[in-house]
Amino acid sequence: MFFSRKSSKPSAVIQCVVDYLSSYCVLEKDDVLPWCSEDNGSVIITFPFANQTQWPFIKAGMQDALAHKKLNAGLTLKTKIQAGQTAKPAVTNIRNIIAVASGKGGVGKSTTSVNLAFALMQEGARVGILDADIYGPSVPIMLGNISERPQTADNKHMQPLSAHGMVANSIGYIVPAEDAAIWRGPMASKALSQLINETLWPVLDYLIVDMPPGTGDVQLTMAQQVPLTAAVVVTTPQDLAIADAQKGIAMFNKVNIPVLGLVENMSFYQCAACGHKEYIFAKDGGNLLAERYGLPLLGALPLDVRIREHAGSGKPLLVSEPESPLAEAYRDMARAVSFELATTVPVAAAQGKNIKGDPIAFNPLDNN
Ligand SMILES: Nc1ncnc2c1ncn2[C@@H]1O[C@H](COP(=O)(O)OP(=O)(O)OP(=O)(O)O)[C@@H](O)[C@H]1O
Repeated sequence: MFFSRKSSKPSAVIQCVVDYLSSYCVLEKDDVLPWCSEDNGSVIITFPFANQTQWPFIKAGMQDALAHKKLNAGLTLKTKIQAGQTAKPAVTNIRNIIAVASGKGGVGKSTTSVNLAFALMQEGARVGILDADIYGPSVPIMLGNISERPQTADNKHMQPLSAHGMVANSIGYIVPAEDAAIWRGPMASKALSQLINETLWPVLDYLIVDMPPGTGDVQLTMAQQVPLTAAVVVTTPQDLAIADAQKGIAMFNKVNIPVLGLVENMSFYQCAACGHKEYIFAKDGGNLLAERYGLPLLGALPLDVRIREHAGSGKPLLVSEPESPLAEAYRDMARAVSFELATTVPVAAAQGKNIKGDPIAFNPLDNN
C-alpha cells in the first residue's frame, strides 16, 4: 500500500513527484518513494539506475505536474547505482558484473557489448569492459588500441587500458590470438578469473563482460566462476539464432544468474534514403522469445553499415556519432539494462564492502 511503511505521510510535493515517477517508470509508488527526499523545500531524486540523458524531460514533466497542483519545489536529480546480489563474493571495486552472451557466434555480441558499455557511460554510470571472448577477442580492435599492453607495477596486477574514457582489459592484449584459440576449457575459464581478479579496476558501477559465443562447458564454467550479477542475451531474428539464444537463457537459468532480457541485433534494415524498414531475416523473433520466457526485449538494433564501420575503425558508434538516432537506440537499450538490474535484482547485503577506491588515477565521472 502506498506509503504504508512510512510512519508520517510524505509532503504534497513528494507525493506529486512520487506519482509522476511511478507512472513514468511503471512502478508502484512504494517502489519509487525511497528514491525521493526533501531538503529545505527542494526535492532530491536519486535514481538507482543510469538515465541521465532523460533528466531534462523528467525534470520538465515533474515541474509541470507540480505546477498543475499549484506546488513549487527545486528538483535535484542524482544517480546512485547499488550492487546487485551475487552468489560469489564481489570483485574489488566492481558493483555489478553483466555478462553479454549469445547462443551462437557472429550475432553481434561484441559490437553490442562495446556500444552498451559506452551508452551506459553516457547515461552517467562508471563503466568498464572485459573481453572474455577468449577464442576471438575483438574489443581491442573496436577500441582501437590493439597494440597496447596492460602495465604492471608488481608483476601480479595489471592496470586496465583506457580508450575513449572507458577502462578495458582483454585476453587479446595479453596473449597472441593463435595461442588462446587452442586453449581448452579449464585454461580458458582460469584466464577469465585472472583477467577479472588481477586487473586494478577503478570503482565501477558496471563491468560489461563480452562472453565467448555458445553455451558449452567453457561458457558454463565461466558463468559459474565469476560473480556475475546478471546476463543479457544477444540474438538475431533468424530461427536458428533464436533457438541458440534459448539455450543461452537456459544456461544462465541453470547457474542461477538472472537474465535481464534479450537484445535483438540486426533486427531490421532501414533505408537511409527513404527511411523504410525492411525485416530482412524475420520479424518479431526476439519479441516472441522474450514473451515465451517472460523476459523484456531490452533493445532492437538495426543492421546498419555505420555500426560495422565504426566498430572496425577503433571508434565505436557511440563515440564517433553520439548524437545519431542509432546511438540513441543503444542508449535506450542501456537504460533498459540498467533499469531492469536495479528493479529486479535484489541489492547485495554487503553493499559497498568491496569498494576500496581507485587504485589508479582514473575516474571518468569523479564529480558525480
Ligand atoms: N547492427 C549491426 N549492423 C551492422 N553490422 C553489425 C551489427 N552488429 C554487428 N555487426 C558486424 O557483424 C560482425 C560480427 O559482429 P561481432 O563481432 O560483434 O559479433 P560476435 O557475436 O561478437 O561474434 P563472435 O561470435 O565471433 O565473437 C562484425 O563485422 C560487426 O561489425
